[in-house]
Amino acid sequence: MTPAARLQLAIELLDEVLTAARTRGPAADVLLARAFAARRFAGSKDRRAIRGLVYDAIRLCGELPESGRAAMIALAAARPDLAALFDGSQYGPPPIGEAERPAPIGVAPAWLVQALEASGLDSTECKALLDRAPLDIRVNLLKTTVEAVAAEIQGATPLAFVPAGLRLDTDAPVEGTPAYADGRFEVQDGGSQLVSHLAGAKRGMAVIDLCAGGGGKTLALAASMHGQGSVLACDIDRPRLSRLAPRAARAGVTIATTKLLNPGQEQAMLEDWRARADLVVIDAPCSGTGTWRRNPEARWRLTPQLLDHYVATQARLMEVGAGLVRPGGALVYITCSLLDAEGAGQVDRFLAAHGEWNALPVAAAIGTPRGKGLRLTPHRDSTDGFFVAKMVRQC
Ligand SMILES: C[S@@+](CC[C@H](N)C(=O)[O-])C[C@H]1O[C@@H](n2cnc3c(N)ncnc32)[C@H](O)[C@@H]1O
Repeated sequence: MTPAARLQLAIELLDEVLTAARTRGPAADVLLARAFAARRFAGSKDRRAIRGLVYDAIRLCGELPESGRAAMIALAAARPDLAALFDGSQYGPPPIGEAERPAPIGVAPAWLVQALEASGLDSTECKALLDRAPLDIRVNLLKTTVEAVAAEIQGATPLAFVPAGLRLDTDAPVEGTPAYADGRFEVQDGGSQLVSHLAGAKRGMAVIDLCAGGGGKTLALAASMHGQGSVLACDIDRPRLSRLAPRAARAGVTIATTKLLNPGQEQAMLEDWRARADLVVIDAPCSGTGTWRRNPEARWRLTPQLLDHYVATQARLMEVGAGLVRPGGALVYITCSLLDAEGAGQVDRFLAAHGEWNALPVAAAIGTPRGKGLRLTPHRDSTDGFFVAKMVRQC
């Protein structure tokens, strides 16, 4: 494909991404994968270039742009090489008209920027939410050592703040490597590894991972437990939860079982576990403001109503999770959001309503205290954004 043809296709795909964001359709990476599968004429270099253009334009526009072309014109404003490709050539985009306006650039929709600032993030922190994320892996200590995997993967540097993390100097997919096929590592952001580690799961514990999704943290918890004890991985999303069993098999994790929950019936469906777990981890559904580096279009999909819905669900899941913890046991609350309403605020509200619970200090080599918990941010900590708090039940 010519550079101009790549640009035109990027504009068309961006239009699909915008429509999906408006209509709650598929995520950008799903749309791109589908689009490339249907356009075999786009080779791997074309795909890489087009993907780069689409994501650069998504990152640049804080508000949902009116069209893919307006977003790409905004990107071209700072890139003369790109502007020159609006040349009207065959398969390329028509020249930019005098009346055409670029989409406004910015970090996020205004209401969200305000909410982030009110949660203590300055403009540098906010901008860094849209940086490119590094590729981190968690070495599976159930099967191997950090040194062995580091020796096998070129350009892997240990992450000092977690026991089994490596940062790779590439963003090339690593899922095709023999070490991955053997379950010797998982792809997992360093921040996600750290909050899993801070949960403090130990050998022999009975642990409930209440919002396990595809099991990223379940597997990390099982590794912390040296494969001894039990982890009950719950979720309401069947397709996500079904990804856990094959991952666990590959990782040699034998202590995890899954339980599919019905929304609103979590408490009744977990009645057998009432006041029995040593540790309940709630990696709660949230706005994902801390993961915009990987899903920058997520900021166009969030609305104040959706945020309220997340906040209400988180509060309800904390009640459900707390009921499962034995006296003396712990509740760990995690979100990949940097909004206080979903982090420090939730914990304050919970503790104010439950005198029998206390917050424990959460200390790590990175992160900043926030309320009764710890916050990780892309700018300060070079991880995805997270909030984590640990609470212990006195009686
Ligand atoms: C942040 S994601 C979990 C990610 C996962 N722990 C990991 O490390 O890969 C939040 C999860 O909460 C789940 N969820 C949403 N509502 C829930 C509910 N009422 N009960 C249990 N899980 C719920 C979602 O389906 C989603 O998988």
